[in-house]
Amino acid sequence: MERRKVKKKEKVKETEKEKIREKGKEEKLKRKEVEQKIKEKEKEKQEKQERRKRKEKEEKRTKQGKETKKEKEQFKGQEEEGENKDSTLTRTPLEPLENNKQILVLGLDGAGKTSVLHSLASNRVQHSVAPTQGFNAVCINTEDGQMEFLEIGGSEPFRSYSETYLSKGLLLIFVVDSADHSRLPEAKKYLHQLIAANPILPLVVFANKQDLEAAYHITDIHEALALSEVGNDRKMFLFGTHLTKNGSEIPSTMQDAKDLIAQLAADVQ
Ligand SMILES: Nc1nc2c(ncn2[C@@H]2O[C@H](COP(=O)(O)OP(=O)(O)OP(=O)(O)O)[C@@H](O)[C@H]2O)c(=O)[nH]1
Ligand SMILES: [Mg+2]
Repeated sequence: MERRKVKKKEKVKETEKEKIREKGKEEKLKRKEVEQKIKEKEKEKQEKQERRKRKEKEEKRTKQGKETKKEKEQFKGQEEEGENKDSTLTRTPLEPLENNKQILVLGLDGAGKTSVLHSLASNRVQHSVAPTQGFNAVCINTEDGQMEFLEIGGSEPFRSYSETYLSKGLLLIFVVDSADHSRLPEAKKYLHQLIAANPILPLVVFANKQDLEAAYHITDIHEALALSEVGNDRKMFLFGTHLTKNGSEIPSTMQDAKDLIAQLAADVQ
């Protein structure tokens, strides 16, 4: 009787042990499954990260490509100016200098912007021999320091850059070919677009090429460009200018204009 009881007890123990072993196996399996799932998730996460990195790299490359193209276009302009030996004082800035606000020199192509700028820089008449392909930056020394001028080529593709620079400009110099009657309406339209984009920027207009027989007098230029509509809140000046023989001293009106620009720039800064 006793022995049967002991045997029964042992059997129960054995069954319990087996159950525990089974349970252990099940838990081991479950653990493995969980571990497997964690591994899979980590793999997925890594793949996602790699995909993101690849995408970021690609975007960076595309952006750099675009910028390089833009820079190349600008530098192409600079090189062409250089080839024409007109670039001793020129640079091609991608951004305005941080502490030096720029004096913008704008106007239609062929108006004489580069010629005026280089002549103002050297005080000698210096005719430009090639259109500006992009930007042309010129530093001019004055008694009180330096003025940084930025010409933007007047050809159609470059004009669109002007508005970006207007907000950072110190003054606006607008050069117009006084003898090019047929393009005066276009010049007027461009000028009024520019001044509409910045309502306070002081304006200096150069009615250039006054030496040409066909040139309009400054009073006619005033009318043709509708300068009376420029507004009372803005300082506005109009000079009749001309550049004749290369190497000769700049005319007194150009010198006066230079002094006034230096004064205006000092007042605004
Ligand atoms: N007769 C005469 N010709 C001038 C005068 N100023 C400039 N020119 C000539 O006009 C032409 C165009 O001059 P640029 O200085 O290149 O004109 P720009 O406004 O810089 O033109 P883009 O760079 O194309 O916007 C050149 O052949 C100059 O020699 C001037 O006062 N009188
Ligand atoms: Mg030019």
